[in-house]
Amino acid sequence: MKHYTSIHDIDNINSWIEEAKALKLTPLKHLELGRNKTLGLLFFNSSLRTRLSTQKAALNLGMNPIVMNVSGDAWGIEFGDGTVMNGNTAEHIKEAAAVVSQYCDIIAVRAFPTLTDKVKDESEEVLNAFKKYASVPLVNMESATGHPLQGLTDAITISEHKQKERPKVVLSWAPHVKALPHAVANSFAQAMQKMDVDFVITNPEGYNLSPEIVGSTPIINNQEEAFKDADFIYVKNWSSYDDYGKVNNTDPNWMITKEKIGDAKFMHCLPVRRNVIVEDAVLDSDSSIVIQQANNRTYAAQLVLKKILENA
Ligand SMILES: CCC[C@H](NC(C)=O)C(=O)O
Ligand SMILES: NC(=O)OP(=O)(O)O
Repeated sequence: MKHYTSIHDIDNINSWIEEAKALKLTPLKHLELGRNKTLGLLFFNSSLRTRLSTQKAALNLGMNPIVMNVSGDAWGIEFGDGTVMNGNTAEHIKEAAAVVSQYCDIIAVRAFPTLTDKVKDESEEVLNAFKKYASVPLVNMESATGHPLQGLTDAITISEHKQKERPKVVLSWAPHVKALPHAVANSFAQAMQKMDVDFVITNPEGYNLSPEIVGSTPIINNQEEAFKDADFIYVKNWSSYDDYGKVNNTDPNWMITKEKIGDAKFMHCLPVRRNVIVEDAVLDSDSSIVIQQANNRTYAAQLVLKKILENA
């Protein structure tokens, strides 16, 4: 594996999950693999978990992580071909990606969507520009349409916590105060579609994810019906896909409550807005496995970096 930019880069999710569990048991076993190798982490957007867990994953492999907040600290980057750069951009991605490749053995990038230009977002302009102009492997730390480190993490977590061979997993939309990306929900759905689980999605009318993501997964617009016999309830807000990037629904009745969760385990990628997405009573109970889920971010990233280093 050269790059890890999509859940589709996972050839066998069950073997990846077992490899990640093994890494979790002995995280420092491969310290020599990454010695004297540099991981460059480039953030065009905010992050807590991805920023810290991916650095920790690199350190566990003996790598040297270096981090930059591109939007705040670097020059404005131009992504257009043939652009006369007499505006606000000072450096072209052709130079920026090539230069970072001189300093790093692997580059990891976070770049959220515009949520105003569907064509641009679905072209994965930033991620694919790095893929094209960088000369080293690339890792997606959440792009316009996917968050594959999160999706792998979620698969590991469900495998660890399932109480039956084929659990029922529900991806539920919940309300939010601003427009959020589809990336986390997209990668979670793709990961679940690779696993042996009974997977359903529940969201209000007008909030279906892209048909390319949903595929044959059932969509149930009645949340209560979807939650029946659920073993895992994975909650995430996303803005409308059909009315791209819009917030047309903030119905608080979709918020997750203790009454709704039943015997299911509550999952969320975090950060989460308490008492908007989910009530305190759920997060503060044994129903929630969000901290264990966040811990697994390190081992998902470590497995990805290990596979790239072994392929180098
Ligand atoms: C990991 C989640 C990152 C981002 N969340 C926010 C709040 O912007 C999102 O919803 O994609
Ligand atoms: N879940 C996740 O990616 O968290 P951060 O945005 O804090 O990195």
